[in-house]
Amino acid sequence: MTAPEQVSKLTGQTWPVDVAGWRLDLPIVAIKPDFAISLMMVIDLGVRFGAHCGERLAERLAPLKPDVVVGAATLGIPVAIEVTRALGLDDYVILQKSPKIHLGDALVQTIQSITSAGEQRLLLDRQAMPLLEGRRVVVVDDVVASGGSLGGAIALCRRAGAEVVGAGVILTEAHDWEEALGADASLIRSLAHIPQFAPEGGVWRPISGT
Ligand SMILES: Nc1ncnc2[nH]cnc12
Repeated sequence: MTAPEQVSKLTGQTWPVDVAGWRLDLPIVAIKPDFAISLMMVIDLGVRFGAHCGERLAERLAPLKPDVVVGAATLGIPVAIEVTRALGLDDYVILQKSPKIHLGDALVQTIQSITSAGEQRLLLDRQAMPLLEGRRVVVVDDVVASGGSLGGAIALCRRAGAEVVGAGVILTEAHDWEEALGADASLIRSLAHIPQFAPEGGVWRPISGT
């Protein structure tokens, strides 16, 4: 089988970000000829970084008195585990993106994402619904950019009867998510912000206002 064409390009540039006291130099990756993001792959940054993010997010989310943490696959999974652990909770709920064998009867929400092409779906296992119904839920993810994934996760939790009391992300990226989430933008707690980038004079520079 032929591999799909690689559309994203490493630019050789990095962007420094202070994630609640943990410095990262993120690679700037062009996802279109005139548009780049600084990519944070939380699964490539080690368990100590994951624990740091979980602890710092838990500090920000604990005052909301959550009963359970919900994370969206794929990169929300380590965040959900670490935030759950740091909050002293046990159960967490993962919203899947691909239909696993046991998810024939899932609650489904359609979403858009900027790092994965086209339309995607979030699926909630109906067997996990009792963990959400009538409970105080925080939704977590690695990055909020368009707000599509997080907004879909919040909507799915509400359809399952949850009270969404907060949302935690390691990074906010640009500001599109504010409009996409509307009033729910105020739920977001984050550890740092990253801009998006456009080419200017042969180098990638932050887009003003992002
Ligand atoms: N900068 C980023 N790093 C990782 N995942 C992302 N999803 C959207 N923006 C992202």
